[in-house]
This record gives sequence, C-alpha cells and structure tokens, in this order.
Amino acid sequence: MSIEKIIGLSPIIPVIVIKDVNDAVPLAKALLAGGIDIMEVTLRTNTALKAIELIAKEVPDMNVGAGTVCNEEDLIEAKKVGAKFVFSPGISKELIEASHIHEITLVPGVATASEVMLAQNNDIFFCKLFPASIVGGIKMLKALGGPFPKMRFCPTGGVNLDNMNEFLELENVLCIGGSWIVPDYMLKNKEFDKITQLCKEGLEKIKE
Ligand SMILES: O=C(O)C(=O)C[C@H](O)[C@H](O)COP(=O)(O)O
Repeated sequence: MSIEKIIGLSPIIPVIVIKDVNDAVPLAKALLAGGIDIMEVTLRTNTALKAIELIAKEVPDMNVGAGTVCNEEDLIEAKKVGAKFVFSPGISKELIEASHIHEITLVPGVATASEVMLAQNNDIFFCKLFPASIVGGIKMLKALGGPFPKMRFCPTGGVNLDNMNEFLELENVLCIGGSWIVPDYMLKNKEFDKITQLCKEGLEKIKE
C-alpha cells in the first residue's frame, strides 16, 4: 500500500497490542464499525503475526499493518502474513533498504533532526515522531517544521484524546497514533462495543 493511501485513511492510527489471537478479527471489525479503517498491530507479542494474518484474510476492508518492526526479519515476517505496510519506532539504513528490497511501505520513527535527515535523504517524507510527548511534542514538531518543511509526521507516544487536536492542528502533522483507543482492559474484557464507541468519540472530537 502506498504512502499516499495510508495518509488518506483515518486521522487516528490505533497502535494495538494483541495478546489473545481470538481478539484479532472482532477487534478489527469493532474499529471499522467505529469508522477507523487502519490499524498497526505491534510485533510485541508472539500472537501478533497470526493476528495480522487473520485480519488480512477475514477483514478485507481493514488496512492492517505491522508495528514495532525493528529489523529486516520483522519486515519479511510481517509482509509474509499480509501486512500492507510497516511502522517502526525507529529508523535505520537496514530497514529502509529492506523496505525497498521486499517492496513494502515503511513508516519509520524519528526523534531527532539527524533521523529526519536520514529519512528525507532516502525519499521518505512521512514519519512517526516517537515518543512524541517525550521528545518535545508540539514544540518539537514546530521546530522541525523550519529546516524540514516537506516532512510530515504521525506523532505517537503520549498522544491521546485530550491532546490530539493540538497535534492535528499543526501543518506538518497528518495523523496521530495511539494505544488509548484500544485500552488493555477493554480488550481483556472483550468489550468490543466500547472500543467502537471510543473510535466514534475520537473521530467526532476531531471534527469539533
Ligand atoms: O511499538 C511501536 O512500534 C511504537 O512505535 C510504540 C507505540 O507507538 C507507542 O508505544 C504508543 O504510545 P502510546 O499511545 O503512548 O501508548
């Protein structure tokens, strides 16, 4: 999936940790019902790859990608099971090259000016800012806008329902990422309706 397509999807990108693989399909459907058609399933659990595979097969309207992709091997595995794109908390030459070789869109994470330079010198103009709130949040994004006017960001890490609009108002922010939209306890209790509700509330709040 191209970067243009990813950018054109939801302004909120849910960052998901799936522990029980049985939650994968109902969760993808709950997000879709709430108006969110993209999800980043982090490779933090040993069920993540299976979860991506199930979602890719059974919920075709969901654009599922892998998160926490830290090296070439992660990227290959993610692509093999049907991830349409990969997100990484960081950036490296290895990952950039792997994304070219294996033909899958990479959204790397950056936290410094040098990392933004590595991205744009490799023709990547859309990055995660991670961990957004810790590396300077709004002020950091405004500061990066000076030397890097073409770079666009998806701030993630400490971005939530209460502060997301401050981020989304910035010219260089296209969307935000966050785990808050799928709270751990809701997933544990299989409260999929509540997750749908949270998605609707989030999207509604952006419109305000
Ligand atoms: O695992 C990855 O690939 C990451 O990039 C980290 C996640 O994006 C953040 O941990 C989400 O941050 P919170 O919304 O504050 O929970």
